[in-house]
Amino acid sequence: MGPHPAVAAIRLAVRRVLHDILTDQTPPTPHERPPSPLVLVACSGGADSMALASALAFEAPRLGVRAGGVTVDHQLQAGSGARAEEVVQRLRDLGLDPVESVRVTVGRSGGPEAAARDARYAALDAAAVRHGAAAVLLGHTRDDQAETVLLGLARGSGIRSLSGMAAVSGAGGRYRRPFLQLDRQTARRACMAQSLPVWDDPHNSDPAYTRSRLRHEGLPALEKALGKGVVEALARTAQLSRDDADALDTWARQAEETVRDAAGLLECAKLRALPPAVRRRVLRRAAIEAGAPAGSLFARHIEEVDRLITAWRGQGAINLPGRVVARRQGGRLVIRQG
Ligand SMILES: Nc1ncnc2c1ncn2[C@@H]1O[C@H](COP(=O)(O)OP(=O)(O)OP(=O)(O)O)[C@@H](O)[C@H]1O
Repeated sequence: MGPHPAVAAIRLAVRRVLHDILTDQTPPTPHERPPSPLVLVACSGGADSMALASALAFEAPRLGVRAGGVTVDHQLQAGSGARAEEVVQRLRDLGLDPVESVRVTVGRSGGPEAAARDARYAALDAAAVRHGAAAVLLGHTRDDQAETVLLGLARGSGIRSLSGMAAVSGAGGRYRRPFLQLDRQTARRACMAQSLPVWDDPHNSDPAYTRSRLRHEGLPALEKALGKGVVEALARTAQLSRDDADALDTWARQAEETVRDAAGLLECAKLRALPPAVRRRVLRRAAIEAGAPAGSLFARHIEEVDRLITAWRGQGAINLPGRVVARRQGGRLVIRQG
């Protein structure tokens, strides 16, 4: 008898990603056998990442891959250190090696969720480098993807923010998300079928957190109103939006070269002739190039700059984050710092 269908599903998802990682490995020289790559799982001890860890432990040896794990102790709850050690033990019990727990100090910048995420990714990056890992697997599921799309939609900042999380991201494609097409229930069932103990993070059900409210109130309400397929549809929206956003970014990069004069300044008449989606991207790129921090540059900033092109009536300079100023001068758009 084969494995439980949920266990078969998580293993297949991980196997596919391990194949991709092996394919991406370049051999040192044409005839040399590449060393066995190390793949780490980022594990919180929750159902998604425990399921991921179990599938990695099963599949990696069959493909000649070494498998390890990292758990990050955010030190945000009493007893978090002991819990992290418990996760380490569970990962070792699965046969992963190396396994470590990394303690981080979470700052305040950008709110509690963003600060914890920044600290976690910095720790995972450092662990990947320390161990020479070829990849780090994350347990985000299709449900997480649907939530991310809705959060992006609520921000109102365009299709890039609807494109959710990428299956491959980070420096050199370090982060991989094998479960992005899998629903959370499957991960949970796979843990139950394998009798894996899981830890439910109280933050995940704390209504103080936006994502938690969305998970427990927003999405169930949407499913009730629109039907069960809504999570899948949102995840599909992410993929379609990502492809569209990538295409528009490419178009904008090419268009940028055609709208600059000999001195490299942006020509307003040529900018005006571009489709708005492309023009706004050109403007955003120019603002970032001039020193505006990407994370602080919002759609409303770009809209204001855009009005210098499309609704010109002699308005003054526009102040952007990072002390960047955009002004129209003699038919040219000048964006610079200071
Ligand atoms: N403390 C942590 N240590 C290591 N990795 C983590 C930690 N927290 C989250 N991750 C990684 O990020 C992924 C997404 O985490 P998040 O908390 O957003 O979702 P989740 O659905 O609660 O996941 P899980 O059920 O695995 O906790 C996890 O599956 C895991 O791979």
